[in-house]
This record gives sequence, structure tokens and C-alpha cells, in this order.
Amino acid sequence: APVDPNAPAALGSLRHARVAAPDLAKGERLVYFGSSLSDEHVARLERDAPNLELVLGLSREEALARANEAHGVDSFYATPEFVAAAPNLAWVQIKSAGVDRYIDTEHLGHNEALVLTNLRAVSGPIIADHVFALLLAMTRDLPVHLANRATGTWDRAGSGVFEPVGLAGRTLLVVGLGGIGSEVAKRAKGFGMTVLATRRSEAERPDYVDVQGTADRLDDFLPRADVVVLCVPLTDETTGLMNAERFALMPDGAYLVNIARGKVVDTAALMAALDGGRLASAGLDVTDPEPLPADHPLWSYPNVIVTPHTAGRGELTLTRLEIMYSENLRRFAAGEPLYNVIDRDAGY
Ligand SMILES: NC(=O)C1=CN([C@@H]2O[C@H](COP(=O)(O)OP(=O)(O)OC[C@H]3O[C@@H](n4cnc5c(N)ncnc54)[C@H](O)[C@@H]3O)[C@@H](O)[C@H]2O)C=CC1
Ligand SMILES: O=C(O)C(=O)CO
Repeated sequence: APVDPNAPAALGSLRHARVAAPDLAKGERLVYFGSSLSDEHVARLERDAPNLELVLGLSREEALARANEAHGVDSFYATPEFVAAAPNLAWVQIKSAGVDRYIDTEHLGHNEALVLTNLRAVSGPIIADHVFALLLAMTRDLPVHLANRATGTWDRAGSGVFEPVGLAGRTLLVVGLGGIGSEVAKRAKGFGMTVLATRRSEAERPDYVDVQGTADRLDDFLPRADVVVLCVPLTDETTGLMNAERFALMPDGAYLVNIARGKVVDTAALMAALDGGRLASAGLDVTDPEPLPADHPLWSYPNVIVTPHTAGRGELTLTRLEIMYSENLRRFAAGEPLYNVIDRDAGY
């Protein structure tokens, strides 16, 4: 079946950069070293991008040996040695939404000869499901009921750790209203919540957000937030964003969900906020440090649910990834602007 590149709205944002057309001899093809791609998308590219030679599934060593052929590669291949050995390289598709691992590297982040793209928005729907899985587990006292299965205990009193509360009528703050944050906000509306949201720059307010502001409004919004969901990229501006001062602004008994990056939260301040009752509980898919060591005190909090950076896993994420990835490959071959170009100044 033909692939509709706009469905299901997986493509993220069309942020500027066109990759400078490499100097090709007549009849020569653009060479891209990539990961696996379904037959459907490979067939689409054979049809729509006949000037693209897609080389899939090389090992890093094989790719390095052929680096001088490559015009574009997946981040998996783009080691410092590879980039140094690839004079024709123009584009690197980073295979994650977060680029914090790459942005301060000489060979990629500081290498202005390369256009870098990421996977923003790709995992939005699945991660938003995960956010509500964590939130509902906390507000519906699920961990204790799951634990009671081991002993067959019918315990209607519950744990007293996770309070059974309702979401309707409460206020949820999305910090970072991007591809993921928007999906969280839509679901929060479905639960009858009031939605506040911050984003880096001004934009029209979508109808699933009640009040929207730029990053500097965070401190105004926190006192109103029963639930805070962190969906920002990790940048200089967002490192340690949730610190002791910001937890102090939240109402007592609030909930925190972090699916962004562990370092967006000051872990010591988080534990203090849990200890002092400022936070009722926290759901964390990302931690600092990560992986969370077995003896880390966060594991001992009964009111913290940790998932091991798995929030984005699911078939829909893979489907959306392929749609976005193959559309970028087609655009690269056609000399059209790519989706999800990283803005080095913004850091994501
Ligand atoms: N837990 C996981 O498995 C995953 C985690 N992530 C993390 O989530 C982050 C966001 O992903 P997407 O929504 O796809 O990216 P996105 O680029 O679509 O959205 C990022 C949003 O954050 C906003 N933002 C940036 N700086 C801000 C600031 N200082 N204050 C408020 N808002 C700010 C931007 O305006 C944008 O709306 C990624 O950078 C990554 O670190 C992404 C995918 C999977
Ligand atoms: O895409 C990302 O940034 C992720 O964290 C995926 O695990």
C-alpha cells in the first residue's frame, strides 16, 4: 500500500535546513548508510528516490571502511573516526529525540558542515500513554494491589502511600509542549483536567491547552499544578530545572512525572520534596544517575515508580519512526528541506 507521509502525523516539525547538494558526477547516486527499514518503505524509496543508494545494516567496522562513499548516515555509524574519514558526509539522522549526548561533541554538535536531524515527536502517543500509566498507577494505588497478588490478599484499605484521587477537575502542567507534551496535553483534556503548558518560544495556543506560556512562566504556573509532566529536551536551560526552589512552588501533595531526561530534575531536591510531602509521589522513566544503581535511595521510596527508560517502546513508535525516517531519506535525495533539523543554538 502506498505510504501517506502525513499520516499519522508522525513527522515532527519541518524546521528549516536543506542539506547542501553534494557534488555528484552525472549518474552518481547519493549514498546513505542506515539501519533496517521495512520492505514497504524500501520499495517506496526505490520508486520515489531513484538517485538514492540505501545501504542497510552494515556493521560499524564495515561502514568505517566505506566512509568515503557516504553522503548521509544514521547516528549509529557517526563516530569521530567515521566523520573524519567521510569527506562527502552532509547529513546525520540521529535515532533518538533527545540529542543531549551529541550536542557537545566536536564531530557532530560542533561540526557545522553537517545537518543533524532527530526523532522529535515520533514517540509522542506512546510516551503520553506511559505518562498516564504512571499517573494512574499512583492515583489509583495500583502498586499495592499488584503486590497483594503474591499473597492473595483482599485489602480494601489500600496502602496509604498512593492516595486514590481523581484526575478530573485537577490541573496538569506540561513543561515542554512539543511532540510528546502535546500528546500528554490532549489526553489530560480527555480526563477532564485543566491544562497549563510552557514551551520555549511563542506559538498559537492549541485548543487542548487552557493556558500557555513561554519558559519564563514556569514559576507562575507551578503553584497551580497538581501534576507536573516534564517533556523538555535536556539543554543548558533545562538542566536542574526542577530544583528545590521550584519544588517549593508546587502545592502540597502534587505529582511529578518525568519522561524527559533525568538531569532535568535535581534528584536530591526531588527526594527532599517527597520526604517533606510536597510531592505525593513521582513517576520516573528517566533518572539521574541512569541507570539507577541498585543501592540508590530512590528505589526505597514506596511512593516512587521507576520505569527503566522504556516509556517510548511500542509498535506505534516504530511505525512513526519509519514514516519520518523514510520521508527524510526521500527529501534528502530530492534536495528538499528535512524534517526535525536540530537547532544548535537552542541545543535540541
Ligand atoms: N523517555 C523516553 O524514552 C524519551 C524521552 N524523550 C525526551 O523528551 C524530549 C522531548 O521530546 P519531543 O517532545 O519529541 O521533542 P520536541 O522537540 O517536539 O519538544 C520539545 C519541546 O520543549 C520545549 N522547550 C525547550 N526548551 C524549553 C524550556 N526551557 N522550557 C519550556 N519548554 C521548552 C520546546 O519549545 C518544545 O515544544 C526529548 O528531547 C528527549 O530528551 C524523547 C523520546 C523518548
Ligand atoms: O528518543 C529518545 O530521546 C529516547 O530517550 C529514546 O529512548
